[in-house]
Amino acid sequence: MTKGTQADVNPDLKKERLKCNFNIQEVTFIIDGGKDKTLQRKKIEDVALNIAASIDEVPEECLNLKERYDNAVRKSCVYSNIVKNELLEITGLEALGSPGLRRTADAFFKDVSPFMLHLGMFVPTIIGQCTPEQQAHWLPKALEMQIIGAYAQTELGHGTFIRGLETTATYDPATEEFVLHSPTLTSTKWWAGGLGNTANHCIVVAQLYTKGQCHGTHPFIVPIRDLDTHEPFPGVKVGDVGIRMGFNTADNGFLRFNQYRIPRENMMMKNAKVMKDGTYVKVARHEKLTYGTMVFVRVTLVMEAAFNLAKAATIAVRYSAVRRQSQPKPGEPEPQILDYPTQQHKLFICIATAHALQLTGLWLWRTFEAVLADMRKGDTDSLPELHALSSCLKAVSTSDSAALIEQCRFACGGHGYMLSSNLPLLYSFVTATRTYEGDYTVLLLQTARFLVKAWEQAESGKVLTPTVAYLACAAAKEKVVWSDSVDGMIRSFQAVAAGKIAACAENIKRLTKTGTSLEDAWQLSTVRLVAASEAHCRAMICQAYWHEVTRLTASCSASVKIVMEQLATLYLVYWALETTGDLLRYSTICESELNKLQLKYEELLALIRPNAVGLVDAFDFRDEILHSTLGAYDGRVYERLMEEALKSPLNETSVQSSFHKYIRPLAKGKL
Ligand SMILES: CCCCCCCC/C=C\CCCCCCCCCCCCCC(=O)SCCNC(=O)CCNC(=O)[C@H](O)C(C)(C)COP(=O)(O)OP(=O)(O)OC[C@H]1O[C@@H](n2cnc3c(N)ncnc32)[C@H](O)[C@@H]1OP(=O)(O)O
Ligand SMILES: Cc1cc2nc3c(=O)[nH]c(=O)nc-3n(C[C@H](O)[C@H](O)[C@H](O)COP(=O)(O)OP(=O)(O)OC[C@H]3O[C@@H](n4cnc5c(N)ncnc54)[C@H](O)[C@@H]3O)c2cc1C
Repeated sequence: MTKGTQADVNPDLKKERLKCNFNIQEVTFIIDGGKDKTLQRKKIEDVALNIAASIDEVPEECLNLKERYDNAVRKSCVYSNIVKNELLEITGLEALGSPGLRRTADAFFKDVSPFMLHLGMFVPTIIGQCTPEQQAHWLPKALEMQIIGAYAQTELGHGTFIRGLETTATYDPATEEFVLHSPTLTSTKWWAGGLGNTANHCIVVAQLYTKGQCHGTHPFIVPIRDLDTHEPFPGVKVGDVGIRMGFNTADNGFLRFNQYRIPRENMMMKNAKVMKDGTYVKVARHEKLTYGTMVFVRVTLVMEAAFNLAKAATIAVRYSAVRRQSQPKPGEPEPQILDYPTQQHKLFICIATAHALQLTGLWLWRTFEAVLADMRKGDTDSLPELHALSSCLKAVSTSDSAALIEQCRFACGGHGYMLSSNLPLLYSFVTATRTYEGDYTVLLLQTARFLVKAWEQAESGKVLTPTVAYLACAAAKEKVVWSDSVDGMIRSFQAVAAGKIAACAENIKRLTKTGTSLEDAWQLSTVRLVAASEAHCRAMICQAYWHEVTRLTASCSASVKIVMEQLATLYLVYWALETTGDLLRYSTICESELNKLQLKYEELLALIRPNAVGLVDAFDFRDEILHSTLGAYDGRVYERLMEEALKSPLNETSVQSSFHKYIRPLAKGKL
């Protein structure tokens, strides 16, 4: 954070910081995943942010579309050099996935870098889908930025249904080449970040044909532009998809092929190969390993959701400590809006959710690494569980994060609507994460497939994998006894999930017994399947969050343990109150217990109140990363709003030319 001198800090924020009764740094270490991670992040920030501080002369949002893109490319090149020459020096290749790198990128770009997909998907796909020889060829070029790549899977006609993609890659043994072709308008690749004008290479997912047979979708590395002139190669038509709600500097593009040839070796051959004579050889032990990059990105998106929500919460809580409004008690000064319980209700769940998602995300990352280690030994047994886990966690975390960022904007009143608050841009960025890398509903339905199967296994007394082990107890189908202890609440959330999964399984069984096909019975049950999957995910987040808080605070100071537990309890109680209908159905909770729960929630808000600013300070965002007039460390909200307003091009002259061209002629009846 940029602390400046204490004298510059808004007096209300100063007082808030004096009230804080826990060690902020200890909480920062927990959120970052350990003291070493915090120190590494800060080192990276120190290097990168010195340069970022003076990177923009004019605010990004004041530039026109083309200028914004050019400016984003300029900054991406500066940033790439820092990554290559400085950050990789500090931490080696590990820097690429480090929170420090992710955070510092935000100091350079308010919107999105056109290189994001290069680092976010092109490089990971090379690592995950190429043979060691192919990696040795492509990876150094990509890391040195000698080539810039995009990931083009989605088409104009299909995003979700990958098996329905239309682009073809047909092997020609005579020349040992693949011929890429886009047979229809709807087969045009669409949406790939960095593709429109920036990338010279692209990972293309296409239907592989060899010896007259289709073997389904496979990834290929495709050069699309000349490295010197940057002109698209003959047979390649590429461009920008048009103006979007956000991501306008991300250069999302379209791509069409007309019988375009690439060497056989450009097929990414870790999981399947085509031999010189055209023989197709399957290498992978699991059908869906070609979907590996998507699983990887879904896993990372859970922490991405936490990160962005933490930024919004920091902005809104600091602003709410500075902002004073209304007069609930006659004759008394206007209170800080943070003192209103309704404001606390809007904001403390944002802090708690950021913690919940960050700690669950770190746990998911460790699970992902364990599954990868198993797969390196040839064991793919845990892949279905990882797919189910990452699908629902990606769906719920991105959806919650987007909704709560919007809530933070509402919590900032009119000033939250200013682009300079950074809340609108944060929202438009995060709401896209609910759609990309697998739409919310679609991914919850993927998890539901796993849950229904697990339910059937539970009913037949089979041993269940860890994340669904709770179904074994629930197979007895009795209402769970409600208790407002943490364990009691988690048990109840699991009972709700189990009850909903059981109801889905029963409904499918009932329908199929009466002659409905299994596919139709599934479709007729999808509304409840999505709800069951979400309930399962919520129970899992509650369990993982509480488990991680207990584990990570075991050796912390007492005050940190208390505040972390208060937040985690708030998260559980909040969701119990949000889902009272479900609890009434699947647990023994009654009216008086619901009243008790509401009181407990209100008590927690009051307990957290004095630590609210300390808790957001613990996210440790430097001002350069927050980019917010409302959320800066010093709380000089009104001064910053005025300073930013004066940067608007509309304030460059006191009279606009449109006055002379239109308004005056209109007033004089001469238009
Ligand atoms: C040095 C360089 C410096 C540069 C500096 C630059 C600065 C950069 C700045 C910052 C860097 C930060 C980077 C970090 C951020 C990362 C951001 C990334 C941004 C990403 C943008 C978006 C990209 C995309 O959107 S790509 C496209 C994604 N598309 C999708 O997700 C499509 C969704 N659809 C599907 O996944 C599938 O089609 C499906 C799962 C819905 C259905 O597939 P299917 O039809 O084939 O399967 P079935 O439904 O029939 O199921 C069959 C069976 O398979 C199981 N299954 C399905 N999927 C999987 C899987 N993935 N793994 C395992 N198993 C799977 C399924 O469960 C079924 O099993 P059953 O047992 O039930 O039969
Ligand atoms: C900002 C942004 C960046 C992107 N970047 C990339 C990129 O770099 N590379 C890339 O390849 N792609 C990218 N995408 C595309 C993205 O992955 C897809 O948009 C996403 O996977 C959703 O697919 P779709 O657009 O086909 O939606 P659709 O599948 O058409 O969804 C439309 C609606 O239909 C519903 N629906 C679809 N199928 C089902 C089903 N089986 N059951 C129930 N409901 C269903 C959905 O829930 C949704 O409500 C990006 C998208 C965005 C918005």
